[in-house]
Amino acid sequence: MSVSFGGVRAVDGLTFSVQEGEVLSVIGPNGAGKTSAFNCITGFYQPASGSVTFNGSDITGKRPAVIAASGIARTFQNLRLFGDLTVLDNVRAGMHVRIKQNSLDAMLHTPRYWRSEDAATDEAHRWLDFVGMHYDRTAQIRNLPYGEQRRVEIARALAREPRMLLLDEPAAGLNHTEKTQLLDLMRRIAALGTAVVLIEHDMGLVMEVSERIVVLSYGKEIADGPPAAIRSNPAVIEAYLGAEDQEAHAEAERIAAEAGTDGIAEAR
Ligand SMILES: Nc1ncnc2c1ncn2[C@@H]1O[C@H](COP(=O)(O)OP(=O)(O)OP(=O)(O)O)[C@@H](O)[C@H]1O
Repeated sequence: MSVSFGGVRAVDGLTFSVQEGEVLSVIGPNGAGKTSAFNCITGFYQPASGSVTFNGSDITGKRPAVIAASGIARTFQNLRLFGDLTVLDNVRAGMHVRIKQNSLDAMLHTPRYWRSEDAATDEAHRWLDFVGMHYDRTAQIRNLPYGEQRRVEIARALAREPRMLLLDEPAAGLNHTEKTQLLDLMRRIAALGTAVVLIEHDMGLVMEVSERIVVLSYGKEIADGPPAAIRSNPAVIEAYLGAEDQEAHAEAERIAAEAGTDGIAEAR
């Protein structure tokens, strides 16, 4: 796919596929086009060219709600939770695209309505257990520590029972322990048979959890392969070194250090 904003080619010929139960990461320096690619897959942007096929169907250009209902869930770089709602209600909100209630039952609050509400609450608790969220679940989400809010966002996405989950920088702002728990969580999500596609700047996490990594630089795909091949790929290190921000340089050092090669010197 390709994505353009005016004259800027944010994504320029990206191709990848991901299988059930696989963890695939999309990495690249800031502005490389990673989030734009996610936005195209989930229907928030229209690709300038190319297509997205999911589970055998062409979903290119479909509305976000239609794509979500087809089995793709995502989290956002900046959390998009309902701050005034409780933890439980945030997760239940994720389920309502799946659970169809009869509007008459809902209006009259019939026994059938309460049974389905109780089932949704039980399920929300199960997903919160799954992501390891053990705070007060009746608290307003805005009063929770940041790391816990991130867990709830993932629980809400999982409550849709997606076949593919897109995570946009889920480790941002997390401490070391929380990152370790996130790593374990992503593996458990993949073990459910869900395809996990991850955008992440934490190279340690990316190298550890991914079966495959796609690298973008200025919108172009410059590499696609298993972590070992990506670590020792001079073009990848060069892309990070070529970026203007210091953070990207630190990431280049990290990739090279993990590879145990002299990749940085080679790229320079
Ligand atoms: N809505 C938009 N309108 C115009 N330009 C945009 C828009 N969204 C992204 N861009 C531009 O497209 C390019 C790719 O941005 P994108 O956010 O996809 O990169 P990214 O790899 O996700 O970056 P980061 O790691 O910083 O999140 C950048 O040049 C950005 O300025």
